[in-house]
Amino acid sequence: MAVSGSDFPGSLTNAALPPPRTRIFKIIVIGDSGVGKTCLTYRFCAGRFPDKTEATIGVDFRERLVEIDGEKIKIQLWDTAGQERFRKSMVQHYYRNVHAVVFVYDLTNAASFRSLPAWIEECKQHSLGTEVPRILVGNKCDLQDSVQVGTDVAQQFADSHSMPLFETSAKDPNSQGGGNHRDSDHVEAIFMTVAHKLKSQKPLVLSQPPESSVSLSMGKDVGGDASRSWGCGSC
Ligand SMILES: Nc1nc2c(ncn2[C@@H]2O[C@H](COP(=O)(O)OP(=O)(O)OP(=O)(O)O)[C@@H](O)[C@H]2O)c(=O)[nH]1
Repeated sequence: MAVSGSDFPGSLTNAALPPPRTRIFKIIVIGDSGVGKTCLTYRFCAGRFPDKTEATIGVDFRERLVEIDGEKIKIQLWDTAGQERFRKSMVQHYYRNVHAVVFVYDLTNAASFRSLPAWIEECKQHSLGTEVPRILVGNKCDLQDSVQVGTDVAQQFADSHSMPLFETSAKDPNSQGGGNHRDSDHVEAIFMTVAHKLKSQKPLVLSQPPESSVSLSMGKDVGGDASRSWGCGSC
């Protein structure tokens, strides 16, 4: 006798199948203190410039669900502390299972640009080499009168490290930088570009709580449902 799906409780009808799991792309955002990492990640996840920010302690974690080619994907942005004293106890944790790296400098602050090789080196030391998609973001291009890092020199640096360059502003994401990527909303385009690239590579990591094995305590938050903030308990 044939057994239909509905007659047989153990069978896998469509209704019985678990809902498809959402893939998560973990993207870490690194660079000197004050370059605007918090503002960029907040802009992408909460859709606006934060009213105020404080120095990140440990790492702040924000995420946003997007749909790419019909698939729902969670983009998880790890906004890392730029200040060394707020980083050291957390560094090993946020370099784990990273899918992409966004290096940020402040194009009104030449020192933040000169620090980039050290940030790239830190990634290398945590086994994140050129096989992991990386992009370079020059932030604060709304402050045109204060620019210290020209597009040419930034582009040369990006080319020499095989990274695309974006110049943008977390404050006014429609302002046009001199970089080679122009869009009506740069911040949106930057993170969506990374997500498209990752989707085309089909990484295998599936939905899971962020670093659930790591003991983290709630820290400061700049607000918004899309934003969660974590600091190291010992900081
Ligand atoms: N004009 C302008 N100011 C910005 C922009 N992005 C950030 N800022 C300002 O720069 C300062 C530092 O921004 P944050 O986002 O906190 O910098 P951060 O890189 O997260 O700093 P740490 O947490 O210390 O690593 C704040 O006063 C922001 O308001 C921007 O695009 N344009």
